Amino acid sequence: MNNLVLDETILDQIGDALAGPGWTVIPNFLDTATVTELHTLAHARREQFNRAGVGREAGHQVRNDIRGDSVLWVEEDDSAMQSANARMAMLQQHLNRSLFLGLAELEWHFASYPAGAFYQRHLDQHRQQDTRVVTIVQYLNPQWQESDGGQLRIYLDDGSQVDVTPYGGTLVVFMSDRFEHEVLPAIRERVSLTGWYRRRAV
Ligand SMILES: O=C(O)CCC(=O)C(=O)O
Ligand SMILES: [Fe+2]
Repeated sequence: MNNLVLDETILDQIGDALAGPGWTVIPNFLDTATVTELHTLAHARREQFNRAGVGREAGHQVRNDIRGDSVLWVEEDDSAMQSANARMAMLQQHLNRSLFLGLAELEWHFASYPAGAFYQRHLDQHRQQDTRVVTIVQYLNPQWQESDGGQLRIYLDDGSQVDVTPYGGTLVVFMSDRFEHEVLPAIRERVSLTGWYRRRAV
């Protein structure tokens, strides 16, 4: 996927899903070459990752019992992330045009969960002040097997749950304020790009 154009059908599929059930999973959203490229990039930058925390500002703390990942935020002017940033900008524009979501910006980071790490059940919006509208997760795990674990468990409105295996290239999109979810432990390192389209704070 080195050209920057996202297939209209995929854009429509994501838009329709967000307007309907509020979530979707798209296998092979990224092709193998792109998964490998981004996975290699994440590894090359591993010294720059920081342990992720919970809570905001003064309340921010690292809690292994809640989440065990390390993250590296993606900058807008990161030349190695130009295509990836362009794809996300295209999706943002599509969602604004088709659903009038008023998405003003994207914040996103690489995340690495070492073997055994997890992220307990949570909602991506922290309290009322949070402006996160849509959550996007792209998995960067070449040759992942279901038995490797690391599933994203999404708790749906009807009380059921769905487990998404983090195969390289799979995309998950959901409305940030609607679905609690958790990351189950894996038997090897699990890498992803996770982001949030935000509304401007009022
Ligand atoms: O990596 C995933 O599957 C989800 C990560 C997540 O829930 C988060 O970073 O808030
Ligand atoms: Fe989350």
